Amino acid sequence: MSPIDALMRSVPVIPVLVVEDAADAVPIAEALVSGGLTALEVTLRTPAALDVIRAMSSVEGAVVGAGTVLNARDLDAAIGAGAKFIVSPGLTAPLTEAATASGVPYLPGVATSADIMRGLDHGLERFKFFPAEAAGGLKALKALAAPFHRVRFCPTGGITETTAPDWLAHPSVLCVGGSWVVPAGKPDPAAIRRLAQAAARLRQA
Ligand SMILES: O=C(O)C(=O)C[C@H](O)[C@H](O)COP(=O)(O)O
Repeated sequence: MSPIDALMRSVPVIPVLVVEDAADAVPIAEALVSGGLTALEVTLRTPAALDVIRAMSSVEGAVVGAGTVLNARDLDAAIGAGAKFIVSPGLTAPLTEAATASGVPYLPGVATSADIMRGLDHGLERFKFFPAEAAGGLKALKALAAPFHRVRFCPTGGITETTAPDWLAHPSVLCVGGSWVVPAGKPDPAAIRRLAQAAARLRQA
């Protein structure tokens, strides 16, 4: 199994994290891992993000990656901070070439057939489907999956605890991403652990 497949099959839900304060990193990661979610996507959307990746990487059992990686500069910074996988909202040639050269598991975002075909040209068959709900939801994913039968997805964007099971039931979906597991605001570790446990119990196809 390729490293990106192993990552995508390791958990039904990859929590998408927007952490403002690096002091919250360890309690959030501990709550997620103890709830059963081990692959953690820290978005590079806050000034604290690289410190958050470093801090979360010290939590036993956590596999910490970076999200919102937009270019090769972000990629280098994320890998330098210890990111073990890379997620991007889109797919560009420069980022894809840099990510492939780095060897780090890489999940670029696609929303159209043309995006997927550019990914295939680079030898990729695993993608984030983003923004999943806004780009047409499960109906759109089913239509895209038909001509690209070897491709597998991690739909992300607008997915909730309630809708995740429908996505996960589709054979082209290995996992989903979502921010619902860690609500915005001051983190409540007990609540995060409960949300993580519920997410970790969801069935993967
Ligand atoms: O930051 C990135 O790299 C993104 O591509 C966006 C996130 O994956 C989505 O914003 C998560 O979506 P929600 O679960 O609806 O909050």
